[in-house]
Amino acid sequence: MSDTQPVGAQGALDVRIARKTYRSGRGGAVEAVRGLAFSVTPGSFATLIGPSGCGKSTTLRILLGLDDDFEGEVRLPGSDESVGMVFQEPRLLPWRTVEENVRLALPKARADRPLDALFEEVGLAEARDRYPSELSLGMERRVAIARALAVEPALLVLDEPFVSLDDPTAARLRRLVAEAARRRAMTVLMVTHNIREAIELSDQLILLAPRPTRVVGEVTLDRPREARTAVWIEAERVALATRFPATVEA
Ligand SMILES: Nc1ncnc2c1ncn2[C@@H]1O[C@H](COP(=O)(O)OP(=O)(O)OP(=O)(O)O)[C@@H](O)[C@H]1O
Repeated sequence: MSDTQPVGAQGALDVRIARKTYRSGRGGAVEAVRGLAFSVTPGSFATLIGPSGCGKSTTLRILLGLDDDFEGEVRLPGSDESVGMVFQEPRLLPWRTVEENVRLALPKARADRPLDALFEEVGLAEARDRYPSELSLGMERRVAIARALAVEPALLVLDEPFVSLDDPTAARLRRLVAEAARRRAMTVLMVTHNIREAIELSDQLILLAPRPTRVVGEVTLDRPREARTAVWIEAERVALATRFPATVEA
């Protein structure tokens, strides 16, 4: 029972969406989700993988509380306020500096808290006073990651956080996120189309069916991250494509 948990204790992320239907203006309906259920162990890194248009964004919107028109129940690891979100696009305010963009995410009572260690961690110590127009794409993503971590989230949600970056930049940011997750007790839920990056980063893979989406399989990866070589990742990918052909491209 949540009211017997000590303050700050984390529960599992628990998502049960019996049904989510979009209604169109002319009485038509699109069933986006039917019978989707999964749990993520506190402190672990889980990734949702599914074909294009299956209902991943819909699921994220529901668990972030942006859509309450669904049948089902969602339990977050902490309070509703302790969620950090990294979107596909960094969504920075162009007229605010890097530091101001990050501080905007903080609750009023903690708006002045020191962020030196965080800016150091994400590699932005020298860029705090710059404006978004003065940043590379990779640095903009670092700001978005810092903004999500600044609230010290119990749950970090990552929606395709490394798309449209060049390979070396994406690889550096994946290492940054993996390291940030390792240092914290937070639970991470990522959505990605990139099966290799999912295998590289995750403790738990949650594979989704085409629309209306539901979970078709879950895979636990317990190999230490530093031992996840390109060869091993590719072998895992091929095995998953064989087991889940509707979800993972061959
Ligand atoms: N507001 C809406 N009204 C009607 N249908 C919608 C609405 N939003 C999404 N849909 C439909 O619901 C289904 C799931 O959409 P959703 O965006 O959740 O998929 P997704 O898995 O995130 O897609 P992608 O991988 O392309 O980002 C799609 O068929 C989509 O067209």
